[in-house]
Amino acid sequence: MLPEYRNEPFVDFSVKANADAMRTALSKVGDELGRTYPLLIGGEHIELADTFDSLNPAKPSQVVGSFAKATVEHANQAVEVAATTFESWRNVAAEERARYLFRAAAVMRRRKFEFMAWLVYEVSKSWAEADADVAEAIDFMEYYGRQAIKFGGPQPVVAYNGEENELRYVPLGVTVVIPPWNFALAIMVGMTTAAIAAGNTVVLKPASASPAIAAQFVRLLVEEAGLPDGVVNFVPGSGGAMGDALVDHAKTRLIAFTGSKEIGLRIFERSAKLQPGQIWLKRTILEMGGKDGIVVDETADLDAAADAIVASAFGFQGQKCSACSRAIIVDSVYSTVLKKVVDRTKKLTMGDPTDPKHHMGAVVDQKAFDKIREYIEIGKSEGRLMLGGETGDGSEGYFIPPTIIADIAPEARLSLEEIFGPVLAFIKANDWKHALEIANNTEYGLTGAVFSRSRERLEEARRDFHVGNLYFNRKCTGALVGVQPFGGFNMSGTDSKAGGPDYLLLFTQAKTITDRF
Ligand SMILES: NC(=O)c1ccc[n+]([C@@H]2O[C@H](COP(=O)([O-])OP(=O)(O)OC[C@H]3O[C@@H](n4cnc5c(N)ncnc54)[C@H](O)[C@@H]3O)[C@@H](O)[C@H]2O)c1
Ligand SMILES: N[C@@H](CCC=O)C(=O)O
Repeated sequence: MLPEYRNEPFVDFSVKANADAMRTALSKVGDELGRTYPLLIGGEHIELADTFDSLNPAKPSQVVGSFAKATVEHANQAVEVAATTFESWRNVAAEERARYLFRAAAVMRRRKFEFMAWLVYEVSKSWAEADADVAEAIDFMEYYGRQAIKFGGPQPVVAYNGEENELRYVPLGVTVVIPPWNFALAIMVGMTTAAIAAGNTVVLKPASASPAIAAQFVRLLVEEAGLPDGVVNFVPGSGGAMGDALVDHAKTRLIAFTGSKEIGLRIFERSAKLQPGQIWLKRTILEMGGKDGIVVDETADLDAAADAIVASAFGFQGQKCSACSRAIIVDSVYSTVLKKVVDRTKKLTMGDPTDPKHHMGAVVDQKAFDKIREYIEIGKSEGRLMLGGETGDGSEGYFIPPTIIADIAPEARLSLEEIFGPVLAFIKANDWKHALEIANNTEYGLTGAVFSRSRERLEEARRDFHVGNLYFNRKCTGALVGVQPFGGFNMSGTDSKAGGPDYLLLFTQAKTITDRF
C-alpha cells in the first residue's frame, strides 16, 4: 500500500555522518565537473559543436558543465517527438505514471547528497539551502504521484436515472517546461513531473545558469527510473534564441513557466497568438516575480521578527521569489527593529559554499551581479546605507554582501522593483494601517508576513494583505509542498499553487461522458 504523503525531512548537518556524506558528495561531483552534455530528443543523445558553459558562481573560472546548444530546429524537432510520444503516453494508466515518479523520488532520496552538491557548485547554494531544494524536489514527485492516482479515475458526479455519467481528467499534450535557475532542482522537477504524472509529454528547456542539475535529473528519470523515450526531451539553449520557437509551435499545448515577469508576459502574449495548423487555445501556467514584505507592528515579538527578516532577506543571497526585500516597520519600533536586523546580519558569513561555515554564497552570474550592484547604487541615493553595499568586481566570484538600506520611501524604486539579490529596504510606516497599505502598494502579490500580537490586526491582514502566500509571525520563505501550496497574485503570475491540491488539474482537461442505457 502506498504510504501517506509526508514532507521529506531536512538533513541535520551537525550529525557527523551527514556532514561526511556531504563532503564525499562534493568531492565526487567535483570530479565530474566540466563534462559535456548532449541534447536528448526521443531517446537520442545529440551532440553539437556549438556549446555553452555553466559556471560556478563562487569561482567563475570553474566550468560546471558544457551543454549542447539547441537551435530553433532542435526545438521544433523536440516538440514533434513529444507530440508523437503523447499518442502512447496518454494511454498509460495513472498508477503506472505515478510509479515512475515514486521510483525517481526514491532514487533521488538515495542520492540526495550528490544532488545537493550539484546545487552547491552550479548555483552557489549553502548546504542547508541545497538540502531544502532537494527535499522539495522529492516532495513534488511524491505529492504529484499521489495526485495523479487520485485524479486518474472517474470523478464523482450527481446520479441521474437511466444514465451512467462520469467526469475524467485527461491530459493535454505537449508541455513546454521553462524553469528558473533559483530553485534549480525543485521547480524544474515540480513542473516536469506534474506534466508527466498528468499524462503529458515534456520538452524541458532548462535555465541557462543551471542546466547541469537538470541534466542530472533527466538522466535519473530516463536511466534509473526507466521513463520511456520521448516522454521527456531535454533541449538546453538560449531562452532568447529558441524559447520563442517552443512557445510558438502549433503542437505545443501547454507552457509551464516559472521566471521573471518580463519573460512571463512575453510567453503570455505569444502563446495567445494562433499559429497555422493550431487547433486549441494554449494553456499557460506562469509563475513570476515578487516584491515581498514583512510588516512589523509595535505589539510584535521584535526578536522573532528580526530573525525572520534576516532569514527571509538573505537566505540563498535573497534570490528567492519569496524573499523579503522590504521590511515595513511601524514608526514606534522602527529604529529598534532596524538595529536588531543589522546586528544579526553582521553575523552572517559569505564565501564559497562548499565550506559549510558560510551562510551565503555568490549570486548566480555576472548579469545578476551587475544588476544588483546597480540597485545598490539606486538605494544609496534613495535611502541610508546601513550595512553592505561594497562589492569586488566579480572576477573572483559574484559575491555581494548582505545589504540593508534604511529610510526608503514607499514609492521609491527600491521599495517597488524586484532586485533578486541580498538587498533589503527598510520602510517606515506611520502606524499599522499605513503599514498594511504599503505592503499592498506593489504590482506583485506573492508572499508576505506580519509580525503582531494583535489578533484583530492579523485578521485584518488575513482579509486585506493581497498575496498568494501570507504568513503570520514567521518568515515569508520556505513553503512546504502540500502544506503551503505556492503561487502569487497580480504580476506574480497565474497563482497556480505549486504543491497544492489543484495543481495537477492545470495539466489536464476535464471530459464528461454520458452513457444512456
Ligand atoms: N513565482 C514563483 O513561484 C517563482 C519561483 C522562482 C523564481 N521566480 C522568479 O524567477 C525570476 C528569476 O528566474 P530567472 O532569472 O531564471 O528568470 P527568467 O525569466 O530570466 O528566465 C526563466 C526561464 O525563461 C527562459 N527564457 C528566457 N527567454 C525566453 C523566451 N523568450 N522564451 C521562453 N523562455 C525564455 C530562461 O532561459 C529560463 O529558463 C525572478 O523574477 C523570480 O521571482 C518565481
Ligand atoms: N517556494 C519558495 C520560493 C520559490 C521561489 O523562488 C519559498 O516558499 O520560499
